[in-house]
Amino acid sequence: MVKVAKFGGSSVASPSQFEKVKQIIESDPARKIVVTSASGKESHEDHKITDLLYLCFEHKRYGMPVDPLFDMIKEKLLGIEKSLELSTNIKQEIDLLYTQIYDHIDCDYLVSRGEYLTAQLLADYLGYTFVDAKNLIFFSYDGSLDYSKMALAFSSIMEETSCIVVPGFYGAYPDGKIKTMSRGGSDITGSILANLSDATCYENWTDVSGILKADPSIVHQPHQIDLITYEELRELSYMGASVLHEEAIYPVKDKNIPIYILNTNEPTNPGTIILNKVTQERSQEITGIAGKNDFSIITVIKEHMSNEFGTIRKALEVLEENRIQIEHISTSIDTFSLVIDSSQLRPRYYDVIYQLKEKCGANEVTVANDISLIAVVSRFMKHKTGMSGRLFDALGEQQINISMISQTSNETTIILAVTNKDYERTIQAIYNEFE
Ligand SMILES: Nc1ncnc2c1ncn2[C@@H]1O[C@H](COP(=O)(O)OP(=O)(O)O)[C@@H](O)[C@H]1O
Ligand SMILES: N[C@@H](CC(=O)OP(=O)(O)O)C(=O)O
Repeated sequence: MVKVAKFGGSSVASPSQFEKVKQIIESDPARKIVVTSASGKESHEDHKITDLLYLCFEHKRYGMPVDPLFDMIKEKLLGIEKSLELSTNIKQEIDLLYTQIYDHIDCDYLVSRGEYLTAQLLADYLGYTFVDAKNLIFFSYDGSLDYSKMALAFSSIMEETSCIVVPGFYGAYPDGKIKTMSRGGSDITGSILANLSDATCYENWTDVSGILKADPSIVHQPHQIDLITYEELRELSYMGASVLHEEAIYPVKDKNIPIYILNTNEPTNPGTIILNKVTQERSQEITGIAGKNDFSIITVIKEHMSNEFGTIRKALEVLEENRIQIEHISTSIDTFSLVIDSSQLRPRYYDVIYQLKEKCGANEVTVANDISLIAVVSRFMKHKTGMSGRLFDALGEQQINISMISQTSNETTIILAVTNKDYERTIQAIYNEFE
Protein backbone atom coordinates (compact mmCIF):
# COMPACT_ATOMS: atom_id res chain seq x y z
CA MET A 1 0.00 0.00 0.00
CA VAL A 2 1.37 3.41 -0.98
CA LYS A 3 0.12 6.83 0.00
CA VAL A 4 1.40 10.04 -1.56
CA ALA A 5 1.72 12.89 0.94
CA LYS A 6 2.20 16.41 -0.42
CA PHE A 7 3.17 19.14 2.03
CA GLY A 8 2.49 22.75 1.09
CA GLY A 9 4.79 25.67 1.84
CA SER A 10 3.11 26.39 5.17
CA SER A 11 3.92 22.81 6.32
CA VAL A 12 7.67 23.30 5.78
CA ALA A 13 7.94 26.94 6.79
CA SER A 14 10.04 26.39 9.94
CA PRO A 15 11.92 23.72 11.91
CA SER A 16 8.87 23.10 14.09
CA GLN A 17 6.74 22.50 10.99
CA PHE A 18 9.35 20.00 9.74
CA GLU A 19 8.95 18.18 13.07
CA LYS A 20 5.18 17.94 12.53
CA VAL A 21 5.75 16.58 9.03
CA LYS A 22 8.08 13.91 10.39
CA GLN A 23 5.51 12.80 12.97
CA ILE A 24 2.87 12.53 10.25
CA ILE A 25 5.15 10.48 7.98
CA GLU A 26 6.30 8.20 10.77
CA SER A 27 2.76 7.56 11.98
CA ASP A 28 1.87 5.67 8.77
CA PRO A 29 4.42 3.46 6.95
CA ALA A 30 2.32 3.68 3.77
CA ARG A 31 3.41 7.32 3.35
CA LYS A 32 6.32 6.37 1.13
CA ILE A 33 6.12 9.11 -1.47
CA VAL A 34 6.48 12.66 -0.21
CA VAL A 35 6.18 15.82 -2.30
CA THR A 36 7.10 19.19 -0.89
CA SER A 37 6.59 22.79 -1.90
CA ALA A 38 9.19 25.46 -1.20
CA SER A 39 9.29 26.67 2.38
CA GLY A 40 6.40 29.10 2.82
CA LYS A 41 5.25 31.75 5.29
CA GLU A 42 5.89 31.16 8.97
CA SER A 43 3.73 34.14 9.88
CA HIS A 44 1.61 36.69 8.06
CA GLU A 45 4.58 39.09 7.71
CA ASP A 46 6.92 36.37 6.44
CA HIS A 47 7.57 35.67 2.72
CA LYS A 48 7.24 32.54 0.62
CA ILE A 49 10.59 31.46 -0.83
CA THR A 50 8.98 31.16 -4.28
CA ASP A 51 7.80 34.79 -4.10
CA LEU A 52 11.32 35.90 -3.08
CA LEU A 53 12.85 33.97 -5.98
CA TYR A 54 10.48 35.59 -8.47
CA LEU A 55 11.41 38.97 -6.96
CA CYS A 56 15.14 38.17 -7.27
CA PHE A 57 14.60 37.50 -10.98
CA GLU A 58 12.74 40.76 -11.51
CA HIS A 59 15.28 42.78 -9.49
CA LYS A 60 18.13 41.32 -11.53
CA ARG A 61 16.22 42.11 -14.76
CA TYR A 62 15.71 45.76 -13.79
CA GLY A 63 19.19 46.23 -12.30
CA MET A 64 17.90 46.55 -8.73
CA PRO A 65 19.67 44.99 -5.71
CA VAL A 66 19.14 41.25 -5.33
CA ASP A 67 21.24 40.64 -2.21
CA PRO A 68 18.70 41.57 0.52
CA LEU A 69 16.15 39.21 -1.04
CA PHE A 70 18.63 36.44 -1.64
CA ASP A 71 19.93 36.74 1.93
CA MET A 72 16.40 36.15 3.24
CA ILE A 73 16.17 32.91 1.25
CA LYS A 74 19.59 31.78 2.36
CA GLU A 75 18.95 32.62 6.00
CA LYS A 76 15.65 30.74 6.05
CA LEU A 77 16.91 27.53 4.44
CA LEU A 78 20.20 27.41 6.31
CA GLY A 79 18.34 28.25 9.53
CA ILE A 80 16.17 25.13 9.08
CA GLU A 81 19.22 23.04 8.22
CA LYS A 82 21.09 24.23 11.32
CA SER A 83 18.20 23.93 13.71
CA LEU A 84 17.40 20.37 12.64
CA GLU A 85 21.13 19.47 12.59
CA LEU A 86 20.97 18.26 9.00
CA SER A 87 23.98 17.50 6.85
CA THR A 88 22.98 18.40 3.32
CA ASN A 89 25.23 20.40 1.03
CA ILE A 90 22.62 23.05 0.27
CA LYS A 91 25.00 25.83 1.35
CA GLN A 92 27.25 25.15 -1.67
CA GLU A 93 24.17 24.92 -3.90
CA ILE A 94 22.86 28.26 -2.60
CA ASP A 95 26.25 29.94 -3.10
CA LEU A 96 26.40 28.59 -6.64
CA LEU A 97 22.88 29.85 -7.32
CA TYR A 98 23.94 33.33 -6.21
CA THR A 99 26.75 33.41 -8.78
CA GLN A 100 24.40 32.03 -11.45
CA ILE A 101 21.95 34.89 -10.83
CA TYR A 102 24.66 37.44 -11.59
CA ASP A 103 25.89 35.46 -14.55
CA HIS A 104 22.82 34.39 -16.50
CA ILE A 105 19.81 32.54 -15.16
CA ASP A 106 16.55 31.24 -16.56
CA CYS A 107 13.47 32.30 -14.57
CA ASP A 108 11.92 28.81 -14.34
CA TYR A 109 15.21 27.34 -13.17
CA LEU A 110 15.67 30.02 -10.51
CA VAL A 111 12.16 29.81 -9.02
CA SER A 112 12.23 26.00 -9.03
CA ARG A 113 15.18 26.11 -6.60
CA GLY A 114 12.82 26.77 -3.68
CA GLU A 115 11.29 23.32 -4.00
CA TYR A 116 14.62 21.74 -4.98
CA LEU A 117 16.41 22.95 -1.85
CA THR A 118 13.49 22.43 0.56
CA ALA A 119 13.07 18.84 -0.69
CA GLN A 120 16.73 18.11 0.03
CA LEU A 121 16.29 19.31 3.60
CA LEU A 122 13.14 17.24 4.06
CA ALA A 123 14.65 14.09 2.51
CA ASP A 124 17.62 14.31 4.85
CA TYR A 125 15.39 14.91 7.86
CA LEU A 126 13.05 11.99 7.05
CA GLY A 127 15.85 9.65 5.96
CA TYR A 128 14.15 9.29 2.55
CA THR A 129 15.85 9.37 -0.86
CA PHE A 130 15.83 12.77 -2.60
CA VAL A 131 14.68 12.50 -6.22
CA ASP A 132 15.12 15.61 -8.35
CA ALA A 133 11.84 16.29 -10.21
CA LYS A 134 13.86 16.95 -13.37
CA ASN A 135 14.50 13.17 -13.48
CA LEU A 136 10.88 12.17 -12.88
CA ILE A 137 8.38 14.78 -14.02
CA PHE A 138 8.61 15.11 -17.80
CA PHE A 139 6.97 17.56 -20.18
CA SER A 140 6.81 17.36 -23.95
CA TYR A 141 7.82 20.51 -25.84
CA ASP A 142 4.15 21.51 -26.13
CA GLY A 143 3.94 21.64 -22.31
CA SER A 144 1.87 18.47 -21.91
CA LEU A 145 2.95 15.74 -19.48
CA ASP A 146 4.72 12.69 -20.89
CA TYR A 147 3.17 9.89 -18.81
CA SER A 148 4.92 6.98 -20.54
CA LYS A 149 8.34 8.52 -19.92
CA MET A 150 7.38 9.31 -16.30
CA ALA A 151 6.11 5.76 -15.70
CA LEU A 152 9.43 4.30 -16.88
CA ALA A 153 11.46 6.69 -14.74
CA PHE A 154 9.24 6.06 -11.72
CA SER A 155 9.58 2.27 -11.86
CA SER A 156 13.35 2.42 -12.29
CA ILE A 157 13.65 4.79 -9.29
CA MET A 158 11.42 2.56 -7.14
CA GLU A 159 13.57 -0.49 -8.00
CA GLU A 160 16.42 1.22 -6.13
CA THR A 161 14.58 2.68 -3.17
CA SER A 162 11.19 2.54 -1.47
CA CYS A 163 10.73 5.94 0.18
CA ILE A 164 11.30 9.18 -1.73
CA VAL A 165 10.97 12.95 -1.38
CA VAL A 166 10.29 14.79 -4.64
CA PRO A 167 10.26 18.58 -5.03
CA GLY A 168 6.93 19.81 -6.42
CA PHE A 169 6.18 22.59 -8.91
CA TYR A 170 8.64 21.72 -11.69
CA GLY A 171 9.83 19.10 -14.15
CA ALA A 172 11.90 19.04 -17.32
CA TYR A 173 11.47 19.33 -21.07
CA PRO A 174 12.96 16.53 -23.23
CA ASP A 175 16.28 18.45 -23.43
CA GLY A 176 16.50 18.65 -19.62
CA LYS A 177 15.58 22.35 -19.36
CA ILE A 178 13.56 23.08 -16.22
CA LYS A 179 9.90 23.99 -16.65
CA THR A 180 7.82 25.22 -13.73
CA MET A 181 4.09 24.70 -13.44
CA SER A 182 1.66 27.52 -12.66
CA ARG A 183 1.58 28.87 -9.10
CA GLY A 184 0.47 26.27 -6.56
CA GLY A 185 1.69 23.55 -8.96
CA SER A 186 3.18 21.25 -6.29
CA ASP A 187 -0.38 19.98 -5.87
CA ILE A 188 -0.15 18.71 -9.46
CA THR A 189 3.19 16.97 -8.82
CA GLY A 190 1.61 15.12 -5.89
CA SER A 191 -1.32 14.10 -8.03
CA ILE A 192 0.95 12.84 -10.86
CA LEU A 193 2.89 10.72 -8.38
CA ALA A 194 -0.34 9.30 -6.95
CA ASN A 195 -1.21 8.26 -10.50
CA LEU A 196 2.23 6.76 -11.25
CA SER A 197 2.33 4.81 -7.99
CA ASP A 198 -1.32 3.67 -8.13
CA ALA A 199 -1.59 5.12 -4.65
CA THR A 200 -4.44 4.21 -2.32
CA CYS A 201 -4.89 7.91 -1.71
CA TYR A 202 -3.35 11.31 -2.30
CA GLU A 203 -2.96 13.31 0.90
CA ASN A 204 -2.59 17.05 0.49
CA TRP A 205 -1.32 18.49 3.79
CA THR A 206 -1.85 22.21 4.33
CA ASP A 207 -2.64 24.74 7.07
CA VAL A 208 -6.45 24.39 7.12
CA SER A 209 -8.54 21.39 8.13
CA GLY A 210 -9.86 20.65 4.68
CA ILE A 211 -11.68 22.78 2.19
CA LEU A 212 -13.93 25.27 3.87
CA LYS A 213 -17.28 26.40 2.57
CA ALA A 214 -15.84 29.86 1.97
CA ASP A 215 -12.51 31.63 2.15
CA PRO A 216 -11.67 31.91 5.88
CA SER A 217 -10.25 35.40 5.33
CA ILE A 218 -13.77 36.56 4.38
CA VAL A 219 -16.14 34.40 6.43
CA HIS A 220 -15.35 33.90 10.10
CA GLN A 221 -14.75 30.19 10.82
CA PRO A 222 -16.66 28.77 7.86
CA HIS A 223 -17.84 25.17 8.06
CA GLN A 224 -15.60 22.48 6.72
CA ILE A 225 -16.63 20.46 3.63
CA ASP A 226 -16.49 16.74 4.50
CA LEU A 227 -17.02 15.29 1.04
CA ILE A 228 -16.80 16.92 -2.35
CA THR A 229 -16.69 15.66 -5.94
CA TYR A 230 -13.74 16.28 -8.26
CA GLU A 231 -16.07 18.34 -10.43
CA GLU A 232 -17.21 20.61 -7.59
CA LEU A 233 -13.66 20.98 -6.33
CA ARG A 234 -12.42 22.03 -9.75
CA GLU A 235 -15.12 24.69 -9.96
CA LEU A 236 -14.24 26.01 -6.51
CA SER A 237 -10.49 25.99 -6.96
CA TYR A 238 -10.65 27.58 -10.41
CA MET A 239 -12.79 30.31 -8.87
CA GLY A 240 -10.33 31.09 -6.09
CA ALA A 241 -10.50 28.45 -3.33
CA SER A 242 -6.74 28.30 -3.49
CA VAL A 243 -6.30 25.29 -1.23
CA LEU A 244 -5.84 22.84 -4.16
CA HIS A 245 -4.72 23.62 -7.72
CA GLU A 246 -7.63 23.04 -10.11
CA GLU A 247 -5.43 20.96 -12.45
CA ALA A 248 -4.51 18.56 -9.63
CA ILE A 249 -7.62 16.47 -10.00
CA TYR A 250 -6.95 15.12 -13.50
CA PRO A 251 -4.11 12.66 -12.78
CA VAL A 252 -6.01 11.07 -9.87
CA LYS A 253 -9.49 11.26 -11.36
CA ASP A 254 -8.61 8.78 -14.13
CA LYS A 255 -7.68 6.18 -11.53
CA ASN A 256 -10.38 7.11 -9.04
CA ILE A 257 -7.80 7.84 -6.33
CA PRO A 258 -9.34 9.84 -3.46
CA ILE A 259 -7.71 13.11 -2.41
CA TYR A 260 -7.64 14.05 1.27
CA ILE A 261 -7.09 17.68 2.27
CA LEU A 262 -5.52 17.51 5.72
CA ASN A 263 -4.07 19.90 8.26
CA THR A 264 -0.42 19.51 9.28
CA ASN A 265 -1.21 21.50 12.43
CA GLU A 266 -4.17 19.28 13.35
CA PRO A 267 -3.44 15.85 11.86
CA THR A 268 -6.31 14.04 13.60
CA ASN A 269 -8.94 16.18 11.89
CA PRO A 270 -10.48 14.05 9.07
CA GLY A 271 -10.34 17.03 6.67
CA THR A 272 -12.03 16.92 3.27
CA ILE A 273 -12.30 13.87 1.02
CA ILE A 274 -12.52 14.48 -2.74
CA LEU A 275 -14.08 11.64 -4.75
CA ASN A 276 -15.50 10.95 -8.20
CA LYS A 277 -19.01 10.46 -6.88
CA VAL A 278 -20.45 11.32 -3.51
CA THR A 279 -23.58 9.65 -2.24
CA GLN A 280 -24.73 11.77 0.64
CA GLU A 281 -28.11 12.80 1.94
CA ARG A 282 -29.51 15.90 0.28
CA SER A 283 -30.09 17.91 3.41
CA GLN A 284 -27.01 19.89 2.45
CA GLU A 285 -27.67 22.75 0.08
CA ILE A 286 -24.44 24.40 -0.95
CA THR A 287 -21.06 22.71 -1.20
CA GLY A 288 -19.02 25.89 -1.26
CA ILE A 289 -18.58 29.49 -2.39
CA ALA A 290 -15.48 30.98 -4.02
CA GLY A 291 -14.67 34.09 -5.96
CA LYS A 292 -12.12 36.24 -7.73
CA ASN A 293 -11.78 39.99 -8.29
CA ASP A 294 -10.82 42.22 -11.16
CA PHE A 295 -12.80 41.17 -14.19
CA SER A 296 -14.22 43.32 -16.98
CA ILE A 297 -17.55 42.90 -18.71
CA ILE A 298 -17.49 43.94 -22.38
CA THR A 299 -20.98 44.44 -23.79
CA VAL A 300 -21.51 44.56 -27.54
CA ILE A 301 -24.74 46.23 -28.62
CA LYS A 302 -25.93 45.72 -32.19
CA GLU A 303 -29.42 46.39 -33.47
CA HIS A 304 -31.02 43.49 -35.37
CA MET A 305 -28.32 41.12 -34.21
CA SER A 306 -30.94 38.43 -33.70
CA ASN A 307 -31.56 38.39 -37.48
CA GLU A 308 -27.90 37.93 -38.40
CA PHE A 309 -25.38 35.11 -38.31
CA GLY A 310 -21.83 35.13 -36.97
CA THR A 311 -21.68 38.28 -34.80
CA ILE A 312 -20.64 36.41 -31.66
CA ARG A 313 -18.14 34.34 -33.64
CA LYS A 314 -16.49 37.55 -34.89
CA ALA A 315 -16.21 38.84 -31.33
CA LEU A 316 -14.68 35.57 -30.17
CA GLU A 317 -12.16 35.78 -33.00
CA VAL A 318 -11.10 39.25 -31.89
CA LEU A 319 -10.44 37.94 -28.39
CA GLU A 320 -8.65 34.86 -29.68
CA GLU A 321 -6.41 36.96 -31.93
CA ASN A 322 -5.56 39.14 -28.93
CA ARG A 323 -4.87 36.05 -26.75
CA ILE A 324 -7.60 36.96 -24.27
CA GLN A 325 -9.50 34.16 -22.55
CA ILE A 326 -13.24 34.38 -22.03
CA GLU A 327 -14.58 33.46 -18.60
CA HIS A 328 -18.31 33.75 -19.38
CA ILE A 329 -20.69 34.84 -22.09
CA SER A 330 -24.29 35.95 -21.76
CA THR A 331 -26.56 36.91 -24.61
CA SER A 332 -29.88 38.66 -25.23
CA ILE A 333 -31.61 39.74 -28.42
CA ASP A 334 -29.42 42.63 -29.56
CA THR A 335 -26.55 42.49 -27.07
CA PHE A 336 -24.09 40.04 -25.66
CA SER A 337 -21.59 40.37 -22.82
CA LEU A 338 -18.19 38.80 -22.41
CA VAL A 339 -16.54 38.51 -19.02
CA ILE A 340 -12.76 38.57 -19.13
CA ASP A 341 -9.88 38.95 -16.72
CA SER A 342 -9.02 42.68 -16.62
CA SER A 343 -5.28 41.99 -16.46
CA GLN A 344 -5.53 40.32 -19.89
CA LEU A 345 -7.61 43.15 -21.36
CA ARG A 346 -5.64 46.10 -19.93
CA PRO A 347 -2.58 46.00 -22.25
CA ARG A 348 -4.80 45.73 -25.38
CA TYR A 349 -7.80 47.74 -24.14
CA TYR A 350 -8.32 50.31 -26.92
CA ASP A 351 -7.31 47.91 -29.73
CA VAL A 352 -9.78 45.29 -28.56
CA ILE A 353 -12.70 47.72 -28.22
CA TYR A 354 -11.96 49.19 -31.65
CA GLN A 355 -11.66 45.76 -33.27
CA LEU A 356 -14.90 44.54 -31.65
CA LYS A 357 -16.77 47.57 -32.86
CA GLU A 358 -15.42 47.28 -36.41
CA LYS A 359 -15.59 43.51 -36.88
CA CYS A 360 -19.03 43.05 -35.31
CA GLY A 361 -20.42 46.24 -36.88
CA ALA A 362 -21.64 47.14 -33.40
CA ASN A 363 -23.64 50.26 -32.54
CA GLU A 364 -21.85 50.47 -29.26
CA VAL A 365 -19.29 48.59 -27.15
CA THR A 366 -19.24 49.30 -23.42
CA VAL A 367 -16.87 48.09 -20.73
CA ALA A 368 -17.55 47.74 -17.01
CA ASN A 369 -14.43 47.26 -14.90
CA ASP A 370 -13.84 46.33 -11.22
CA ILE A 371 -16.09 43.29 -11.42
CA SER A 372 -15.88 40.23 -9.14
CA LEU A 373 -17.08 36.77 -10.08
CA ILE A 374 -18.54 34.58 -7.38
CA ALA A 375 -19.24 30.88 -7.85
CA VAL A 376 -21.85 29.11 -5.79
CA VAL A 377 -21.15 25.41 -6.19
CA SER A 378 -23.53 22.61 -5.26
CA ARG A 379 -24.18 19.14 -6.59
CA PHE A 380 -27.58 19.33 -4.83
CA MET A 381 -28.78 22.27 -6.91
CA LYS A 382 -30.31 20.21 -9.71
CA HIS A 383 -32.46 18.27 -7.23
CA LYS A 384 -33.77 21.26 -5.33
CA THR A 385 -36.09 23.97 -6.52
CA GLY A 386 -36.04 27.51 -5.21
CA MET A 387 -32.33 27.72 -4.46
CA SER A 388 -31.59 30.47 -6.96
CA GLY A 389 -34.64 32.38 -5.70
CA ARG A 390 -33.25 32.32 -2.17
CA LEU A 391 -29.84 33.32 -3.43
CA PHE A 392 -31.12 36.40 -5.25
CA ASP A 393 -33.45 37.34 -2.36
CA ALA A 394 -30.52 37.20 0.06
CA LEU A 395 -28.48 39.55 -2.14
CA GLY A 396 -31.49 41.81 -2.73
CA GLU A 397 -31.94 42.22 1.01
CA GLN A 398 -28.35 43.42 1.25
CA GLN A 399 -28.92 45.86 -1.67
CA ILE A 400 -26.28 44.05 -3.72
CA ASN A 401 -26.64 44.59 -7.44
CA ILE A 402 -25.88 41.60 -9.68
CA SER A 403 -24.38 42.63 -13.04
CA MET A 404 -24.53 39.21 -14.66
CA ILE A 405 -25.66 35.66 -13.94
CA SER A 406 -24.50 32.46 -15.56
CA GLN A 407 -25.45 28.87 -14.82
CA THR A 408 -24.14 25.82 -16.62
CA SER A 409 -26.62 23.19 -17.78
CA ASN A 410 -25.14 20.57 -15.44
CA GLU A 411 -26.54 22.84 -12.68
CA THR A 412 -23.50 22.51 -10.43
CA THR A 413 -22.50 26.14 -10.38
CA ILE A 414 -24.13 29.56 -10.48
CA ILE A 415 -21.75 32.39 -11.31
CA LEU A 416 -22.65 35.92 -10.24
CA ALA A 417 -20.91 39.11 -11.25
CA VAL A 418 -20.92 41.96 -8.70
CA THR A 419 -18.70 44.99 -8.26
CA ASN A 420 -15.37 44.49 -6.48
CA LYS A 421 -16.60 46.63 -3.60
CA ASP A 422 -19.49 44.21 -2.97
CA TYR A 423 -17.29 41.10 -3.24
CA GLU A 424 -16.87 40.21 0.42
CA ARG A 425 -20.44 41.24 1.36
CA THR A 426 -21.81 38.99 -1.36
CA ILE A 427 -19.88 35.94 -0.19
CA GLN A 428 -20.89 36.61 3.39
CA ALA A 429 -24.59 37.05 2.47
CA ILE A 430 -24.68 33.81 0.44
CA TYR A 431 -22.90 31.94 3.21
CA ASN A 432 -25.36 33.22 5.83
CA GLU A 433 -28.34 32.24 3.70
CA PHE A 434 -27.23 28.64 3.14
CA GLU A 435 -25.21 28.03 6.31
N1 LIG B 1 -12.43 27.61 0.65
C1 LIG B 1 -11.25 27.51 1.23
N2 LIG B 1 -10.97 26.49 2.07
C2 LIG B 1 -9.77 26.37 2.66
N3 LIG B 1 -8.77 27.25 2.48
C3 LIG B 1 -8.98 28.28 1.65
C4 LIG B 1 -10.22 28.47 0.99
N4 LIG B 1 -10.13 29.59 0.22
C5 LIG B 1 -8.90 30.08 0.39
N5 LIG B 1 -8.19 29.30 1.26
C6 LIG B 1 -6.81 29.55 1.67
O1 LIG B 1 -5.97 28.49 1.18
C7 LIG B 1 -4.87 28.36 2.08
C8 LIG B 1 -4.20 27.01 1.86
O2 LIG B 1 -3.62 26.96 0.57
P1 LIG B 1 -2.09 27.33 0.33
O3 LIG B 1 -1.82 28.73 0.76
O4 LIG B 1 -1.76 26.97 -1.08
O5 LIG B 1 -1.40 26.37 1.38
P2 LIG B 1 -0.05 25.53 1.34
O6 LIG B 1 0.98 26.38 1.98
O7 LIG B 1 -0.35 24.31 2.14
O8 LIG B 1 0.23 25.18 -0.09
C9 LIG B 1 -5.53 28.51 3.44
O9 LIG B 1 -4.60 28.96 4.42
C10 LIG B 1 -6.64 29.52 3.19
O10 LIG B 1 -6.27 30.81 3.61
N1 LIG C 1 5.99 27.13 -4.33
C1 LIG C 1 5.11 27.21 -5.47
C2 LIG C 1 4.36 25.92 -5.68
C3 LIG C 1 3.36 25.52 -4.64
O1 LIG C 1 2.55 24.63 -4.87
O2 LIG C 1 3.40 26.14 -3.45
P1 LIG C 1 2.31 25.97 -2.22
O3 LIG C 1 2.03 24.47 -2.08
O4 LIG C 1 3.00 26.54 -1.01
O5 LIG C 1 1.06 26.72 -2.60
C4 LIG C 1 4.20 28.42 -5.34
O6 LIG C 1 4.31 29.16 -4.37
O7 LIG C 1 3.41 28.66 -6.23
